Amino acid sequence: MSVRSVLTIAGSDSSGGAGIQADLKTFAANGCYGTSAMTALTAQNTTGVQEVHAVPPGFVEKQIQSILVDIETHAIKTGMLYDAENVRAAVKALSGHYDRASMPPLVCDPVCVSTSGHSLLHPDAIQALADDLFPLSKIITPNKSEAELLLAHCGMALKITSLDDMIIAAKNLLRFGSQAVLLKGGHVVASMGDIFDVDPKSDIEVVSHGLPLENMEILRVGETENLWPRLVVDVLCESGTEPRAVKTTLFIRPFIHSSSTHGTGCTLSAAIASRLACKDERLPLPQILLPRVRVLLVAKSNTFDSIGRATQTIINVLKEIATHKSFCKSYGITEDMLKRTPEVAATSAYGAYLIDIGLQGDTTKLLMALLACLLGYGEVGLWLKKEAARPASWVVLEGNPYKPWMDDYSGEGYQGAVKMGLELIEACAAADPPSKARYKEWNEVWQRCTRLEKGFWDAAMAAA
Ligand SMILES: Cc1ncc(COP(=O)(O)O)c(N)n1
Repeated sequence: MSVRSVLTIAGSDSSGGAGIQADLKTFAANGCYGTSAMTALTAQNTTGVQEVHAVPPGFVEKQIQSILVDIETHAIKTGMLYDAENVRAAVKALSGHYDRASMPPLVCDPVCVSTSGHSLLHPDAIQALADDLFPLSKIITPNKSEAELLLAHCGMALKITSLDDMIIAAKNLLRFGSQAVLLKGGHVVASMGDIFDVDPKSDIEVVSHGLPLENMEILRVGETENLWPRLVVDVLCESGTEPRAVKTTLFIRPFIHSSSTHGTGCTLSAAIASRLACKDERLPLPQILLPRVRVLLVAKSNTFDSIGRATQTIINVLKEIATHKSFCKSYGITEDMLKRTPEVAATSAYGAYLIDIGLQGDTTKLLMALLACLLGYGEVGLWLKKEAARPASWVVLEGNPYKPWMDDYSGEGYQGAVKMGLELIEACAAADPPSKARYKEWNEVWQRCTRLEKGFWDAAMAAA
């Protein structure tokens, strides 16, 4: 996958903890390339905002245009927009470049007031946010005071003091037209008692980070019923396909007492934008990994002949992936489902080991690691073919959905590749006969890969 780009349209924080600076660091930490359009300069530090210098709206628009015409952008986040004119300039630049359907996911953090209490948004900008920006947004991420301000703007006077209030507020904020609302906790005191009070029939899902949901009793800090530790609960409301269907998820975590909260909101929304930028594009490891490991093999080759052979194996793997996708399709598994399926731990372990061996430098060792897979499939293919040929065999080929799979691995093409792999490793070993110690190393790689390969097959069996 090419590096994913994320654009932040936000203010600069001279102290580096919030705003554009926090966003760019968060994009980088999430493996994304960050671009930025600045809406305002702030002179601020962790104690407060000393001065704000707005960027002219025409220049906000220009910065966004310059980025979008040149750099493919996979997600966008907005932070401090400062005033109505800058909100409109951002919307104009985005709508001028994308139509509704082609716009990458937009995360809108409606920054209104800094943690230190300084206003970062002119009051007249709220109307522009609500009218022009929220409807374009995949998600808006207000905190308690921003949510109260936004709701007051549409005539709903709600002081958010409990988890119930948060859920009501988040649902109502969906009225502004974003696809989802994440109302951030932290400022609202909540505890496990509140989570227990959630009606199990209410369709509200609870997702816990680092808390054993099934064994909450161990968290109780005192004998009395209500002595639970404080929690942070973030409330996510997503509008459904049906007009009235709203999905609500509560993300719960233990509260961390800290004064280092400057920029936490910017960081969270930038992290969400980064993950959205990568969503659906990160192929499951096995699909992407084999070609990548084999590219390492090409890189280690030092003759035209060996470069050609290693390149051919990449083409073979790509063909194999295409065949597997079409098998999956015939079993009713779409490409989209494949992309969304998280890899099992056995696959991650195998993949990480292959990449590691590939980076270590020894071509024969890498070949050895790859052969465990190549030969394993070849052996299984031949074995199943032999079993199927026996009278009244347990392997019935007729009508078997895996017949094309078995034919493939026992067939001439794949068996030819197995033969080539074996010849290649023999040739490598003959050209550079290993010392006893090196031979032992190869042997260990082979055994380890075989074990990892078995783990990978067992994981499939366990899921079946
Ligand atoms: C430029 C800029 N953007 C956003 C924030 C909000 O961050 P926080 O609420 O953590 O002060 C900030 N202080 N400065």
